[in-house]
Amino acid sequence: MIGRLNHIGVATPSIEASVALYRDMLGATSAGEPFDLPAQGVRVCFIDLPNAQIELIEPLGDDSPIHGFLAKNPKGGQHHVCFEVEDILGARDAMRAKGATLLGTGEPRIGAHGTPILFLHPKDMGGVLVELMETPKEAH
Ligand SMILES: CC[C@H](C(=O)O)C(=O)SCCNC(=O)CCNC(=O)[C@H](O)C(C)(C)COP(=O)(O)OP(=O)(O)OC[C@H]1O[C@@H](n2cnc3c(N)ncnc32)[C@H](O)[C@@H]1OP(=O)(O)O
Ligand SMILES: [Co+2]
Repeated sequence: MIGRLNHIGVATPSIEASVALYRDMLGATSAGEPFDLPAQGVRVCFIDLPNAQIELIEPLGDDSPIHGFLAKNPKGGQHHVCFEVEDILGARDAMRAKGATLLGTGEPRIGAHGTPILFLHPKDMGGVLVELMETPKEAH
C-alpha cells in the first residue's frame, strides 16, 4: 500500500537554527522558504534531498500538536515519517480495519504539500508517528 518515502519530519524549536545545522554539518544547502500552516499548528521548512525531503517543523500557536514532543525533547528530534499513498481514503479504511488509530477526526486534512494527509498513532505503529500523504496528482 505505501509508496515512496516523501519526508522525514523533524521537530525543532528553531527552523532557522536547524537550517544552519543541516547546512553547516551535513552540507544540505537546498532549504526552501519557511511557511506557516496555521491549520496544522506548525511552521514548516523543507530541505530537499535527492530522494526525499527533511520537513523541519516548529510549533505555531498555543495548540500546536508538537508542543508536547518539544517539551520532552527540548532540542528537537525525529518526529514522524511520511509515506505516499495513491488513495488516502482507501489507505485510511485499510489501516483502520487493521486496528491502527487514526489521529484527529480520521478525516484527511490538507498538509504542507497541499495534498490530503492523515496520521497514525505511534502506539499502533511500532512507536513511530506515521503520516500518510496522497501522492500529488502531477506525480502520476
Ligand atoms: C501537517 C503538516 C505537515 C505535513 O507533513 O503536511 C506535518 O507533518 S505537521 C506534523 C505535526 N502534526 C502532527 O504531528 C499531528 C499528529 N500528531 C498528534 O496528534 C500528536 O503529536 C500525538 C497524538 C502523536 C502525540 O501527542 P502528545 O505528544 O501531546 O501526546 P503524548 O505526550 O500523550 O504522547 C502519547 C504517546 O505517544 C508518544 N509520542 C508522542 N509523539 C510521538 C512521536 N512523534 N513519535 C513517537 N511517539 C510519540 C509519547 O511518547 C507517548 O507515548 P507513551 O508510551 O504513551 O508515553
Ligand atoms: Co509531515
